[in-house]
Formats: sequence, C-alpha cells, structure tokens
Amino acid sequence: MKGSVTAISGIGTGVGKTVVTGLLAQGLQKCDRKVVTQKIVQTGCTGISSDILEHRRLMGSSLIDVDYEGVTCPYSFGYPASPHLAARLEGAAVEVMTLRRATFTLQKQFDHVLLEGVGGLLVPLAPDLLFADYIRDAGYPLILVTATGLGSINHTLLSLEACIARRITLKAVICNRFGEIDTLIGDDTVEMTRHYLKKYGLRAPLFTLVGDTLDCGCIESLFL
Ligand SMILES: Nc1ncnc2c1ncn2[C@@H]1O[C@H](COP(=O)(O)OP(=O)(O)OP(=O)(O)O)[C@@H](O)[C@H]1O
Ligand SMILES: C[C@H](N)[C@H](N)CCCCCC(=O)O
Ligand SMILES: [Mg+2]
Repeated sequence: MKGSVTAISGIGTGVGKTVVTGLLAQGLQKCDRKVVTQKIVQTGCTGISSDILEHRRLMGSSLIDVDYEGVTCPYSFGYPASPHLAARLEGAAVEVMTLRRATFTLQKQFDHVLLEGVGGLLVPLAPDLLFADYIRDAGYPLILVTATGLGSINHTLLSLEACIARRITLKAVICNRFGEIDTLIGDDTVEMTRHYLKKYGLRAPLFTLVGDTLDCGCIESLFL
C-alpha cells in the first residue's frame, strides 16, 4: 500500500511552511507513523536543501538515505528566486515527471509524504507550471499556512480562491502567529479566515501555530 501525499503551501514565502511541515512530521512520528518530508524545489541553496535540514531538525532526525540521494528534494538551485528563474539561470528546467517520480518513490517507503512547496500557491515551478496546478493535477490535498500580520487577510483569501478555482482539497488552514506585532489585527485575521472558510463552503479546520505549538490536537486525525 503506498503512502499518502499532502502538499503544504502558504500565502507567500517566509510564512512558516518549513516549520509547519517539520512539526506535522514530528507529530506523526509520535503516533508511530512512518513519515518523510519533501521539498519540491529548493532555491537559494546548493547541496542538501536548507528546508529539508530544518524538517529533520524539528523531527529530531538525522539525514536519511533519500535525502542524500536527492529524492526528498529533486531540484536545488543557487539563486534565491522563483524556481522557474533559478532553474533558467543554471540552464536547467523543472520537469513534472522528475517531481512525480521522486514523490512516488517516497510513497513506496513511507506512510505519509509531506510535500512542502516554494513560496505561495501560484509560484511557477517552470514558466507554465504553477505549484497549485501541479498539486491539482497530481490530486494532492493541501494544508495552507497563513500569517496574521497586516496584509494577511488579502493573501489568505486569494489563496483560498485559488484552491476553490482548482478544486484542490483543502485539509486544514494553519494560522502561524509567529512574529505577530498587533494582537488585535492578529485575532481579527484569524476570525476573518474562519469567517471566509465558512462563507466559501470550505470545511477545512483552522488551527493556530504559536511558537512551536500547533493547537490541532491529535495531528494524526489530519492524516487518517
Ligand atoms: N512558529 C514559528 N516559530 C519560530 N520560528 C518561526 C515560526 N514560523 C516561522 N518561523 C521562522 O520564520 C522564518 C521563515 O519560516 P519558514 O522558513 O518556515 O518559512 P517558509 O514559508 O518555509 O519559507 P520558504 O518559502 O522560503 O520555504 C524562519 O526563520 C523560521 O524559523
Ligand atoms: C529563495 C527562497 N527559497 C524562497 N522561498 C523562494 C520564493 C519564491 C517566490 C516567488 C514569487 O512569488 O515571486
Ligand atoms: Mg520553507
């Protein structure tokens, strides 16, 4: 039986996808689930993906064979930019089949693959391949990481609408309150996110991340 795949994206870059991916993996490990994380494309880094290193740190795990073999991060480019540009600067191009084969290899070995995207949902992996379209075509459900600072409501609702337009299954929304400056705005942003999940008819639960505490109770319930 091959393992499940869950994509983890965010309302943009630097919103906490890596932290959330690592914490979800940590939680699944605690439930004795065989879990691995994957970074679909790493930019701004050469060699082992910096996001994979952080996932393993949060999981309390050292690097594993599939990390060294590049299966958990099929593409790594040096320039800190969108994958389509970072790849072009190296005379390379991201290929869908390379991505799909890497994830499928992990599915054969693990119960769960947590697949971290790059930046936000509509980031081009290649000039005509947005991450949101890639996970739609692959049928991967999504956990969306949002932020709670000023400007996050707009980015969050745009991301929800992008999911709806593609009929992407939204498994959960995680409001990451890291770095929040204004609690009044932060609290309101969480509530407006909850309001629009209901208004849009999305049944995904909303959880908050404060520090390294995910308030989603038993993480395993997200991956049944
Ligand atoms: N809940 C948190 N607790 C502590 N640090 C956090 C938290 N959320 C984010 N950070 C820090 O904020 C920075 C950005 O977070 P992170 O790397 O997870 O973002 P990202 O969405 O994965 O970015 P990218 O698009 O580059 O992959 C990191 O330094 C991370 O350690
Ligand atoms: C450099 C670092 N790896 C970033 N996560 C890359 C984010 C690409 C975002 C592209 C964009 O939305 O303009
Ligand atoms: Mg990351």
